[in-house]
Amino acid sequence: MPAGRSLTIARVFLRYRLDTLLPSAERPLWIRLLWSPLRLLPQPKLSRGARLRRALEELGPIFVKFGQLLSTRPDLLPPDVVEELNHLQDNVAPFPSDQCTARIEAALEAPIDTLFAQFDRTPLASASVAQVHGAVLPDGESVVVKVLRPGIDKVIQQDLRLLAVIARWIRRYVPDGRRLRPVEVVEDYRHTIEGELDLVREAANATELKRNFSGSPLLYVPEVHWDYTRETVMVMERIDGIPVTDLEQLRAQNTNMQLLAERGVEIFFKQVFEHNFFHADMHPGNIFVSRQHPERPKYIAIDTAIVGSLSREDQYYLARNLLAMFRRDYRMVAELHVQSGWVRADTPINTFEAAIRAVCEPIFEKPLGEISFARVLISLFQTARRFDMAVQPQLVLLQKTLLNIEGLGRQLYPELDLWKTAHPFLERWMRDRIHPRTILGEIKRYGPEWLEKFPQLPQMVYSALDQSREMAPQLQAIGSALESTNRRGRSRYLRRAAAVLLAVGAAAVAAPQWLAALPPAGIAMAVAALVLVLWP
Ligand SMILES: Nc1ncnc2c1ncn2[C@@H]1O[C@H](COP(=O)(O)OP(=O)(O)OP(=O)(O)O)[C@@H](O)[C@H]1O
Repeated sequence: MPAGRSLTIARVFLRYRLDTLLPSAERPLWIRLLWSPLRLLPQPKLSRGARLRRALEELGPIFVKFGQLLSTRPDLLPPDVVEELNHLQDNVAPFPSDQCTARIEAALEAPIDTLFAQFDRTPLASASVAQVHGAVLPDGESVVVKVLRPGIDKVIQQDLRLLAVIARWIRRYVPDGRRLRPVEVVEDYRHTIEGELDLVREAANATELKRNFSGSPLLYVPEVHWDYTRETVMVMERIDGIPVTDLEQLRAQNTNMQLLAERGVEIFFKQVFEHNFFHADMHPGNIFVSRQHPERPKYIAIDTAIVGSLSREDQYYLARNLLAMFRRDYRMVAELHVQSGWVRADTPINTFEAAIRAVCEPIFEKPLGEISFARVLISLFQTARRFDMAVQPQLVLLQKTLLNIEGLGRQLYPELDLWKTAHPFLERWMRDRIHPRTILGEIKRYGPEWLEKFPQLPQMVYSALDQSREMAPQLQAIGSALESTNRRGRSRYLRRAAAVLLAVGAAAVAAPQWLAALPPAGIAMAVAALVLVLWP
């Protein structure tokens, strides 16, 4: 770990007393001793969330972006901290225009004057990873040029290494640190930010999203100019939309706000279930509304660096889970989690079902229009994590996107009832899955592969049978080994039980008053505990 950077982090950590943010349940003695002098340090008069926000801002853009990602994880952090992280400012000074043009010329191998009829040296926007300039192509088309910051990949790799070390420390040395899943969160961040370092990938995502919505009244995606696109430079059509957060402008042109909010939800479900390809960075800065047809408003999406998709099984289980949840069929929800493999097969269904009910019932007490859909999903995953559900990156992305969409929708139209839009969509999707047309589509899609494999089928069956015959002795050996382990295990338990009973007996003989002082209920409980501990 680079020493200078580590010292900076330590200084900021101490200045904002971030030690007080870590869960303070039983810390090992040596950590308590080591940290005790920290109590002498003054604590800034700021809330815990504000201290974390200031510290991240001081540590620079990569940490700011990390904080922004944390703000989309209300399943891990308390609400006051999430609220404060929502205000993180990604204010980064633009890099000099000479450097910018040099980078464009190097990537596109031509002088800037021949590439563009006009190039605005002052950027339209400047963020931590890239900056965006306006330009005009030789044929007169208005475009924007996105350029990666020079040397940004090195900075990111260095800061990612630091974050990974900090995450491992938290997991190892902070009690309850495991629950925060720091290592997974940093891995998630690595995935996100690395996706932003290759503009060809971003351009490919934009092209796919555009194809998926071609001819649709719901969403427009600007056209990529592939001739002008490389890993560090990307050129695309310039759009002229209203930022979705500019409610005043939207109202001024009489936008149908209810339809706009509902269309946001529709776009989300279409992407997740129909296209299986969703824009996963739907923060308001990346969404605009077309100025045309405000009575039938259409979205415009930019910044397609981060996208997500689900496996066919995940799609299916997610749809069924949502339907079962809103039907309050918690048994089904619990069973679906096991069937999908999200939680282990030996999860006690009854206990799991009761836990889900305890979390969901208070939420469903409210009228449907007031229920936060994203919250329901987050609470569900939170509960499932208590039952050892591993973090599924694709579901985390989905949960974050849904949170953004819902937040945005409610800002546009506070009475938005997400379920009203989502429910028919999911029901239709479930029905369509078994529709002959869909099955025919599947056959068409995978048919050639099956036909290809078909002549090998008899040989495959024969090999499988042959292999199982060859493996018979090994399987038998494993069986007997298990049997003898069981026997050994049983005798070990019996020996342990005898030792404990002997010890208790000896204590009773040596100090009978001790035994007499125990109330009968206490004795019964001790015996029950003993049985439980010793039960093989
Ligand atoms: N096609 C476009 N037409 C018009 N303006 C654009 C276009 N693409 C980007 N911009 C402007 O540039 C800003 C930054 O673009 P973009 O979000 O793609 O960059 P970024 O570096 O990924 O930013 P961030 O990381 O903050 O999301 C946008 O908010 C928008 O104002």
